[in-house]
Amino acid sequence: MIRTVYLEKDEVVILDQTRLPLEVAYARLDTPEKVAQAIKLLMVRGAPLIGVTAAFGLAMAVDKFTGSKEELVPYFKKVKELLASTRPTAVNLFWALNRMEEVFNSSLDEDLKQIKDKLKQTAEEMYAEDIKINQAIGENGSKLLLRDSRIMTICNAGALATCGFGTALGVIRAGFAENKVRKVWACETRPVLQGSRLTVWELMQDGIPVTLITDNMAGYVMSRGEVDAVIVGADRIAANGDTANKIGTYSLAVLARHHNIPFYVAAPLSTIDFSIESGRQIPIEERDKDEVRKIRDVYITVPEADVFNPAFDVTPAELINGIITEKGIISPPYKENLKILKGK
Ligand SMILES: CSC[C@H]1O[C@H](OP(=O)(O)O)[C@H](O)[C@@H]1O
Repeated sequence: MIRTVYLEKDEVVILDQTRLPLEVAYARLDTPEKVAQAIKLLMVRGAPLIGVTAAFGLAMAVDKFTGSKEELVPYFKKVKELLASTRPTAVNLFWALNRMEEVFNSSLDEDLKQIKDKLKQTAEEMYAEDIKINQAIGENGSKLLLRDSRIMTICNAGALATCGFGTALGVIRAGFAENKVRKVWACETRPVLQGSRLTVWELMQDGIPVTLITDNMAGYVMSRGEVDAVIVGADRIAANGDTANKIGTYSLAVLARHHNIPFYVAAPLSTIDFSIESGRQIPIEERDKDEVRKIRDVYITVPEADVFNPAFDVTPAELINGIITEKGIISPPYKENLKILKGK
């Protein structure tokens, strides 16, 4: 299993995903500022993984803190706010930081060492839980697959977006192990190329047949009858099932519906944000214009060209055939069924 993040002594160690697929390189981050920068630069990315990485960053910062317990309270708040300011869309980031804050607040009557140990332990628990949750998502999702399925996906919702197993790619991994996956169509996922750089690399590491296509080929491949299902990840799911995911996901959902191909979202229950009614309220991150203007620092347009660079879009619930979670597969109507499942 790929190790995407871990805490070693007083550093957060991450697999630097900006170097993949040509280099497998780890970055050692010894301050919370460096962890925040790594999340912003997508050196580490993917909704569940940035949550766990931020938790490790917070635990590391507190572990290195040398002041008094009274001084620790404002410091903890400052570091939590720094990490929360990195990316706005993935709800897992805020869920993970809030869980760390709950542990911190409930430990304040203990001594400093106990507080530090509890925070490190909580981040490690999140890491281990993520793997188990993803494996359950994989098992549940695999039940949906017919034998020899050809599955299309976008971005990377795999081991590289999580703590090692994956959500959408977790379903594909589990299905492949049961001989249910003939091939994967990986959309390259402009502009950051998570599909061509990360998903292709990750699936080839596991010997899972994968074919790379550019994003604008998706409709044609579907029209040729070569796709049996589309499975994607999620960064935030609203209470009504509207789902924010990598830019281009909404287009795949429209195309899939046009071609009567089932479209599934695979995500842990922690991705569901019951505080928002619909996808209209999901904050969509807009990223640096040069991400679109350049590839590997080479301009592919006029350097002064204006650019719109939303990192995510929102797929309306009515285009989603099912949401695959660790507790089962949720079908429409999502508003009611999501609440029932969360309550389970
Ligand atoms: C398993 S959720 C991964 C999710 O996050 C990705 O976005 P980014 O690469 O910008 O972090 C993409 O939306 C994936 O579906």
